[in-house]
Amino acid sequence: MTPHDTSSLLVNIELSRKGFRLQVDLTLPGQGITVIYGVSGSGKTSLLRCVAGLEHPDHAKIVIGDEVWQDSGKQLFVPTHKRLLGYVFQEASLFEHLNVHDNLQFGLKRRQTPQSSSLLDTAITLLGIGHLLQRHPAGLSGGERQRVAIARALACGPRILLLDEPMSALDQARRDEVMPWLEKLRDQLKLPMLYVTHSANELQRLADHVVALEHGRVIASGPIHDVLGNAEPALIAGNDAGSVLIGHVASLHTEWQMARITLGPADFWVSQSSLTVGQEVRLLVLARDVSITQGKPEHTSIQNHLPCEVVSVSPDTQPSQLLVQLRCNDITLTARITQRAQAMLGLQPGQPVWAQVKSVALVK
Ligand SMILES: Nc1ncnc2c1ncn2[C@@H]1O[C@H](COP(=O)(O)OP(=O)(O)OP(=O)(O)O)[C@@H](O)[C@H]1O
Repeated sequence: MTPHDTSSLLVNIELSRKGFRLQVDLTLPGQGITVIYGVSGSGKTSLLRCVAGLEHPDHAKIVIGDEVWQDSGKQLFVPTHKRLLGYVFQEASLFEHLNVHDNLQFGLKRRQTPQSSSLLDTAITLLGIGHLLQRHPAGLSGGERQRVAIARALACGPRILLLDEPMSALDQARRDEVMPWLEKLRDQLKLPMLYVTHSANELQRLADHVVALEHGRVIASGPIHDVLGNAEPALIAGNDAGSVLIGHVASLHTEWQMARITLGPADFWVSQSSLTVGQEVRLLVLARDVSITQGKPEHTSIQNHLPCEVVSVSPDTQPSQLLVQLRCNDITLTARITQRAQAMLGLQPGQPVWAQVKSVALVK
């Protein structure tokens, strides 16, 4: 959708406020979703606002592909209205007196180019909102409003899309409805997106790349499958703890409605109905679905077993639980076990064990 060069993004910012300092120096991929992840107050929105030119940091260098938006060393500051970006907020700020079509057109007024109408058509198709064009915002669900807001942000042909917790105002059913559209954007657009969230599920499902912030500092940055496996302590604890793994469909078994996914050293079996052999897939293995045995599991209904080595044992958010990081070649899994199980197994770093994976979710 974009003809621009956005081979990579450089985001170098130092922003000081009373009691808060944001300090980041990042080189990010020029396409796909980079999730900015962290608890409330860690600086996620401030980072997005700096990229948009809505803040005046003490120091900043922001380069989007071949375009320098800010370089305080050279006194260069491109104002927000000249930065070709799309910004999606928590709540879609649509004009209630205009229908969807006119809301989309209004967004284009300032940035009319010869390509505008085809960009708008593409955005309408991508977000599946063609049938909503004559409706007014009051007649849309929260999820539909957000899809319109995203289409409006895309219609100007931005070099980058900034999304600030776009699903946080939606209930779970609406989030489930919007999620596939966001996955589609990620997979079809050659456009970098910075996506702010504190939701572990959105991180696991949407991120290609992760930047984890804590007190304004980057505590982890890298591809999702690296960061969710290697952060110490685990970036996500509690019920949502888990690994994201990238594999390929090795074979389909229609008699069982299952597919065998290969990840190099290991195979996983997943329930499936619409995969093709060779396809790349993203698997989410939640720590609560991984158990540990000292010998090779036999006579078990669980289909996925792999030999691993214990990397670390660390506390979880619940005092009765522990998180055990396991490695099998370059695959990292996390198992969530009870303190009582650890007292019986006495797991130590370096110890060989078997991981049993009860359930694997396909998230792509
Ligand atoms: N306009 C402002 N003036 C002064 N301080 C601010 C302003 N906006 C944010 N802050 C402070 O800067 C810090 C980072 O805020 P920021 O909104 O970037 O965090 P966040 O991670 O996006 O949080 P949330 O998830 O709650 O939106 C916080 O301590 C916040 O109180």
